[in-house]
Amino acid sequence: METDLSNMIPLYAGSSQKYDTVCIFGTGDFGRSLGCKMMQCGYSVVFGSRNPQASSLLPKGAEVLSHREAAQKASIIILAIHRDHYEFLTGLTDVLEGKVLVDVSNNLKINQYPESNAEFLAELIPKAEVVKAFNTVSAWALQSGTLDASRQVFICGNDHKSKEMVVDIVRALGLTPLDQGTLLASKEVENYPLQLFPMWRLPMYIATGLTVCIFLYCLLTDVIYTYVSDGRDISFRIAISIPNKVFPIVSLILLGLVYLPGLIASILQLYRGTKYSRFPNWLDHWMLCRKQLGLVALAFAFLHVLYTLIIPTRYYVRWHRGNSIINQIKKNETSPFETKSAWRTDSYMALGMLGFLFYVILGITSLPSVSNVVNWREFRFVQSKLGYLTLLLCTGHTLIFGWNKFLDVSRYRWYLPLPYMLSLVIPCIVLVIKFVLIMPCVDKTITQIRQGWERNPKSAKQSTFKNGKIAV
Ligand SMILES: NC(=O)C1=CN([C@@H]2O[C@H](COP(=O)(O)OP(=O)(O)OC[C@H]3O[C@@H](n4cnc5c(N)ncnc54)[C@H](OP(=O)(O)O)[C@@H]3O)[C@@H](O)[C@H]2O)C=CC1
Ligand SMILES: [Fe+3]
Repeated sequence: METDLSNMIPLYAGSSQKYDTVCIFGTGDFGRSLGCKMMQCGYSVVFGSRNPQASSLLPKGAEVLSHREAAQKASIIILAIHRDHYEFLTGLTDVLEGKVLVDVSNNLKINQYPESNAEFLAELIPKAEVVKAFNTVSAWALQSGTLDASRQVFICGNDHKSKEMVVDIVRALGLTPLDQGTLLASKEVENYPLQLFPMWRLPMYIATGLTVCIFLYCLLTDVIYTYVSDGRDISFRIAISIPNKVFPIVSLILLGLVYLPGLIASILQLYRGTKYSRFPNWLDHWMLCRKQLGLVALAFAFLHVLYTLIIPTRYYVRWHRGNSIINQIKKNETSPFETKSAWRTDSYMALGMLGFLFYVILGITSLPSVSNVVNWREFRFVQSKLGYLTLLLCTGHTLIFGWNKFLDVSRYRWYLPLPYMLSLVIPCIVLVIKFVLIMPCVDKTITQIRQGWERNPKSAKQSTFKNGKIAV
C-alpha cells in the first residue's frame, strides 16, 4: 500500500457522531484500510495484533492491543488475517464467545478448501456468530474512494442480528450491503473475487473462434486462391482488406446470436405449452451473456466503420483509381454513369450508417448508468424493438453489398460460398423465426404462456416440482 495511513486524520475525530467500538484483528493492508475508513466514519477502532508496539503505520487515534485485550473491548471483531493463521483463535475461545466474527478472507484459487473460510471459522469457534462480508472490497478501493462495482458488500451469516450489525457498519461506510443468505452461501461469495469477467468469457470465446475461422476462410479464398491459381501475391490484403471483411461478418453473426436464444426460448415455451419449466443450462447461460455478446458485436462493427473510413487513403486504392483513369485516357473512353450502381452503393451505405447508429444506441442503453434511469418497458423497447431493427438494417446492408454477386459462378473459389454469405445465415434465420413468432396467432399463444397460461397444467406442475425451481 502506497498511502501512509498514519498521516490520515479521521474525519469524525472528536465529533459528536460516534458508533460502537469495533475490533480489527490484523494490522496488514486490509485491516489498516478498513480501520481508517471506519474511524473516518465515526467508529472507535481497536486493533488486535501480535506485536502491538511494532504497528507504526496505523491511523492516528487507533488503539493497538493484544488480541485478547482488543477482543474484550468490542462485540464485533473483524478478522483481517488470512485463513491459514486462524488457528491461534482457538486460544481465545473464552473471549470470543457470543461475539460477532466477521470473516473477510479470500483464497488464491476457486474452491481451494473443501469448506469455505467462514464455515471453517464457524467450526473453529462454534460459540461465536460468524458473518462473511467485505471480501469483494479491496484495501485499495477503501482508501481511494470506492469504485461502483467494489461498493457492493456481499453478506452472509446464520444469525440475523449479527448480520444486521454488519449491515449497519457497511452502510455507515457508504457501501452497499447485499444479503446473500446463510453461511452456506459463503463458498460462492468467496469465489466472486476470483472470477475474472465470468459473463464475458463465452462471448470472448465465440468472438475469438469466429474471428480466427473467418480470417482463415478469407485468407484461403482470397490470398491463397489468387496465389495458387494466378501466381499473384496479394498478401498485402492481410492488413486491411481481409480484416475489413472479417469484422462485419463476425459483428453480424454475434448480433444474430444476441437474439437467437430469446427465440429458442419462445419456441421451447410454445412447444412445452408452459413457462413453468426450466430452460436447459446452456440456454440460460447464453441468455445471461447476451449483453456482453452485443457489446463485443458493437466493438467489431466499430472496427468495420474505422477500417472503411480509411479506405480512400490506402495506397492500393489510390493506385487503382489513378491507373483506371490513365487507362481510360489512353483508350480515350469514359466509363458510363450507372444509376443502378449509384443506387446500390448509396443504399447499402445508408443502411450501414443507420444500422451502426442504432447499434451504438443499443450499446449505450445497455450501460448500467443509462439502463438504471430507464424503466423496464423502455429498456425492453430499446433492446428488443430497436435491436431487431438494427439486425434488419445490418442484414439489409450486407444483402445489398452482396447484391447479385452470388449469381456469378466465377466468384465461388474452390466452390466455397462467398465470405459475406456466411454472415447472413444466422441473422436471416433469426429474422425469419421472429417474423413467424410475431404472427398474431403465434404471438397470442406466446403472450398467454408468458402470462401464466398452461396447455397441460398437470404435467407442467409435476415437472416444476421435479426440477425444484421455476423458470421465469
Ligand atoms: N488486501 C486486500 O485488498 C483484501 C484482503 N482481504 C482479506 O483480508 C485478510 C488480510 O489481508 P491483507 O491485509 O491484505 O494481508 P496482510 O498480509 O497485509 O496482513 C495480514 C495480517 O494478519 C496478521 N497475521 C499474520 N500472520 C499471523 C499469524 N500467524 N497469526 C495471527 N495474525 C497474523 C498480521 O497482523 P499483525 O502483525 O498485526 O498481527 C498481518 O498484518 C485476508 O484474509 C485477505 O484475504 C479481503 C479483501 C481485500
Ligand atoms: Fe459494411
